[in-house]
Parts: sequence; structure tokens; C-alpha cells
Amino acid sequence: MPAAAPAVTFEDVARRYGAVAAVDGVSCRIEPGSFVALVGASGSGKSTLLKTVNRLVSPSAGRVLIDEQDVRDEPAPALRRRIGYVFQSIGLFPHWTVAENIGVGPRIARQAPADVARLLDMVDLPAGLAGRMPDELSGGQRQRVAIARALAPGARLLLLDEALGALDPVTRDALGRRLRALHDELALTTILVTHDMAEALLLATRVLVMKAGRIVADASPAELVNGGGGADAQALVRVPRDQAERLRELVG
Ligand SMILES: Nc1ncnc2c1ncn2[C@@H]1O[C@H](COP(=O)(O)OP(=O)(O)OP(=O)(O)O)[C@@H](O)[C@H]1O
Repeated sequence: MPAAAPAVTFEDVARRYGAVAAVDGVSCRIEPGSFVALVGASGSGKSTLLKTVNRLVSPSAGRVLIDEQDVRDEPAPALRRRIGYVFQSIGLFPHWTVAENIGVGPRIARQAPADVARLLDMVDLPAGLAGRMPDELSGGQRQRVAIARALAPGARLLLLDEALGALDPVTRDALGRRLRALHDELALTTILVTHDMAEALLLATRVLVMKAGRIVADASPAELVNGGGGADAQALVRVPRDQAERLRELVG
């Protein structure tokens, strides 16, 4: 396990698919311990950029560093064991119990067995769920198990790709808060891909806005809600702001 939360550095990263520049020259350093939200319209390149970190996508140009080390310097399986990755479609192994799913990372890495009860408690699930199969859980419970599994090998870097996207709004809000608390308690570096600017503003310490494969805004939530970050960012901030104003008008 790395001793501290890592930094992530993108150096002029590009990824083309034929004529499409999914990521088009991104340079940016994510500081250790930060919680960065990557927001932007569908197809703006958020997921592609995120996946260059754990090498699910190889850049066509440029490089990605974790701390000062190029992610290509070690075999991909070893790299991925150091990185928690949670995505929307969950991906629990359907024929394994909750405990077996959570324990898979440490088992493959030949670490001490996962403390399943502690990991379940971290994501606000009762220890009694350990013996259940994934199809005996709700969507929100499954997503919590996926987060526990991602953290089980002691990862200090957490990549979340629309990890809350399929959940109902109440569960989504609760799990978002839990994720932010875990980020703080475990001193993680977290990168969250989301369509939802309100979620980004409420959870992140820094928001990067992507458009057509590029980062077009880089600002703190406070800067964004105070009108900063430029036109592309403000177009996204306008949505939750207008909703909040319309709700306020309903107050009698
Ligand atoms: N494996 C692939 N093959 C071909 N084109 C791809 C591939 N992956 C992504 N793309 C294209 O690259 C662009 C960026 O896709 P990406 O999934 O990174 O966007 P995104 O911002 O994460 O979108 P969404 O929010 O809809 O998930 C899109 O035009 C997409 O069609």
C-alpha cells in the first residue's frame, strides 16, 4: 500500500478513435488528497481520460504519472491493484458472495484476508450481508459492496466512473456523502466522473470541466458557485442554481 495519497499527472494526454479525438491534449496535475470531479457533456472524454489512469485505455500520445511514476512502468494487474475503480454497472461477480467479492483483491495480491465486517461497516452495510449473493441486494447495496471491494486492497487512489449514476436520488445523496467521508477518513485521492454538476459541487474539492476532449475549466466549487470558471462551467452550474431558485420560489 502506498504510504500516502498519490498525485496523478496527465502530460499532454491524447486518445484518438479513428477521426474522433476522445481526449485531445490534457495536461493537469491532481494533488495528493484532492477530490476531483470531472464533469462535462456526454462524449466529452471524461471516462476515456479516467481510464488512462488504470490503463483500461492507452493514450495515443502523452503520458500519465502516479506520483512520479509512469503508469506503464509496471504490469497493468499490479497497477490496478493499487487503484480502486468503481463504475456504474457495478460488476460484482454474480456467483460469489458479498464476502468473496470484497475479498478478491487482497486474495489475488496475496495480502492478509480482507476484514469484510470492517469494510462493510465503512460503507454503512451490516456485517450480516456478507453471506448474501449480489442478486439478493438492492442496487444501492450492490454499489456499496463495489466500493468496499475497491477499497479492500488498501488502494489510496479511487476512480469513480458515474459510480452513483444508476441510484435513486436519496441513495445517491447518501452514498455520495459516505464516499466523501471515506475520502477524508482514509486520506485518498479521488477522481469522480459525473454528469451532475450539483454532485460535483457538493462532493469535490476541485472541478474540471471537459468539452470535446479538452479541459475547459478548472475551478473550486466555491469559485464556480460565485460565478467563476468561465462560460462552459457556468452553463453547467446554471442547472442546479436555477433548480434551487425555483424551489425557493415555492417556499410560502
Ligand atoms: N472504445 C471506443 N471506440 C471508439 N470510440 C470511442 C471509444 N470510447 C470512447 N469513444 C468515443 O470517444 C468520445 C469520448 O467518450 P467518453 O466515453 O470518454 O465520453 P464521456 O464524457 O465519458 O461520455 P459519457 O458521459 O456519455 O459517458 C465519444 O465520442 C465516444 O464515442
